[in-house]
Amino acid sequence: MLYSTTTPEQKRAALRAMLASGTIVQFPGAFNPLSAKLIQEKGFDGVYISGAVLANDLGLPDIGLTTLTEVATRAGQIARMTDLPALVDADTGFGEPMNVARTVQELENAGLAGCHIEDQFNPKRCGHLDGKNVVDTDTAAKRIRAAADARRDPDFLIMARTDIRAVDGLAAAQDRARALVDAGADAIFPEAMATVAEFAAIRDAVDVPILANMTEFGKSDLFTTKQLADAGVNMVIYPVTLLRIAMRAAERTLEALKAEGTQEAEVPNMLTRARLYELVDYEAYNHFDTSVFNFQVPGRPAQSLGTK
Ligand SMILES: C[C@](O)(C(=O)O)[C@H](CC(=O)O)C(=O)O
Ligand SMILES: [Mg+2]
Repeated sequence: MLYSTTTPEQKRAALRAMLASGTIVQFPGAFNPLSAKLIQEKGFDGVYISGAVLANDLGLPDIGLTTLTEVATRAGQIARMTDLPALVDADTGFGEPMNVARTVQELENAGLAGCHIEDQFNPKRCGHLDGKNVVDTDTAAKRIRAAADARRDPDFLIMARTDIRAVDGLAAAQDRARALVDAGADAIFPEAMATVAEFAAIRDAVDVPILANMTEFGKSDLFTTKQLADAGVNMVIYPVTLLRIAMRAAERTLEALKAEGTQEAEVPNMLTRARLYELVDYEAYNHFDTSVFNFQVPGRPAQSLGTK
């Protein structure tokens, strides 16, 4: 009921423990707070909050148009609805090292368990597109150093993302990953790896946990958790998966509604009223006030959600 009672500190400690466990963890991307509840219910380890989804949700492309305030606010709304740790995409950190420091403190305040900061030039773009540019190693390291120094909770995870693989190749990605760990990164996100062997090469280069981005329609095939675990990957994200599937379902339903004049054919594909109420824990609110939970679903007894 209401928000998670697990504190941000507990979630950060849990994230640290799962990354140290040696078992690969899966973080699907939540496109809103309700989907974060679904991710938890289905037994996942954590919630990812994608910069691309945040931007696309606002109708914008993922090119660094969103602001720190927008990202911290939305990420906080998502993080507070789940007991799971949430990792947020902080793009390039929203500015110079001083801005990166403020970003980290705002994300801590918003209850996140960690964030990743990338080494792209501004304006940044999706890591799986061509034509990316990265900053030099010194500039990238300063961003990470500023982030690591700014956190007040030592368990807040600073993950460094490097996009250099697509620009200068795998050896450069290994060097960059080492430099970012030296600058204080707790974990590495090597973006746009082409093969499982490339993840293994990053694993060989650093001792910290590494993340695999299993985004669809990108540069990487969709490797299984088993394949990734065998390559030494610790965490996998599926950043845009739920948004893509939900938006495709919305598109299909609008097409049907337009063509047939009714949504009837799509009703079996919908989350039922009862299931939706279950997800928002409607019944529990009765604890405060019985009059809140006195509705009746037609054909069912009062105060019963039934199964439909
Ligand atoms: C992980 C990512 O940074 C995101 O914002 O979710 C994107 C995902 C995508 O665009 O598919 C990325 O740059 O890979
Ligand atoms: Mg992103």
